[in-house]
Amino acid sequence: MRTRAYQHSLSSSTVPSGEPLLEVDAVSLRFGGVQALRSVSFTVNSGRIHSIIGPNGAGKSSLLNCISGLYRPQEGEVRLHSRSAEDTGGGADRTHRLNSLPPYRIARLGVARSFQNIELFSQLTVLENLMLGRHVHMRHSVLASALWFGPGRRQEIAHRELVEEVIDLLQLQAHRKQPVGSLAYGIQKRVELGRALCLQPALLLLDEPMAGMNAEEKEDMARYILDVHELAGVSIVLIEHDMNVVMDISSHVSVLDFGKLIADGHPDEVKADPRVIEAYLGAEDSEVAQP
Ligand SMILES: Nc1ncnc2c1ncn2[C@@H]1O[C@H](COP(=O)(O)OP(=O)(O)OP(=O)(O)O)[C@@H](O)[C@H]1O
Repeated sequence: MRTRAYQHSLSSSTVPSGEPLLEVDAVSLRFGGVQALRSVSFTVNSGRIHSIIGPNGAGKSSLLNCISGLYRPQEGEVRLHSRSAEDTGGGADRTHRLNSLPPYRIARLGVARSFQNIELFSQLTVLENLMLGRHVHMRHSVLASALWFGPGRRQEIAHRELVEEVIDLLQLQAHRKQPVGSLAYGIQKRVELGRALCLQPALLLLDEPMAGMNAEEKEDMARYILDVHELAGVSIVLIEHDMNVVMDISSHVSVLDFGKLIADGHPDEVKADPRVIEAYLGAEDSEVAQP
């Protein structure tokens, strides 16, 4: 049960809903002889769940890595948009060229991500892992926080308030003090989602958040992703293999095949696209995707 009125905005995007937030523009990426991405272009609009699908090895994780700065594309540009406070009425936006920035600068701009494999500190509690998710926003030293005086103390209290809101949104109250390593897999994935959310993202990148889950855990996770989107207003780029989940919760779907974008649009258009059916869904699986 959710118990609190939320005081903090968990989304830091200043771009009005429906306007371009992220542009992937003619991005190409090679690893030696392997062409992972071939001039991929699409736009993620603010306030959307934008899914990227495609067969194994299609380039989905590589694309996410180009957005978060782990990989540098050889060609093309990735642009993130924001508005300054006085511009939110519709003025000129600010454009950040992510492909020329290191990962920590991209994180500071509000691009948060979760990984395919759980990347949490298993000995630390849920609360401690989530507090670590606040690190990019911490201005005072760990020493000042640890000694619990002055600005360090005030900072800790403010961060703790936000973390408690994330705990409430993702219904992690019962696990707050438990070491992450002792929790069921589905709950650990939820903590990972929480840690990315603690960054107050402008854009949340989720790399197969439901991988390895049973049907019930998947349904729960889909619900939490929808809550993050609908209640907290966070824009999401989602990589997911489960077609039913993707078609149910996405506002927009981009399809990759052998590093090439072969379809891009509303889920209904995409699942009816013959190139998608041929390349990805296959004749028999396409029945699954029908409404
Ligand atoms: N660091 C790397 N070094 C060399 N090749 C890589 C590297 N990362 C990805 N690749 C190659 O790039 C191609 C795309 O891989 P990528 O992991 O992006 O695909 P994917 O769509 O995410 O696949 P999956 O659904 O299996 O996770 C593959 O041929 C892969 O082997």
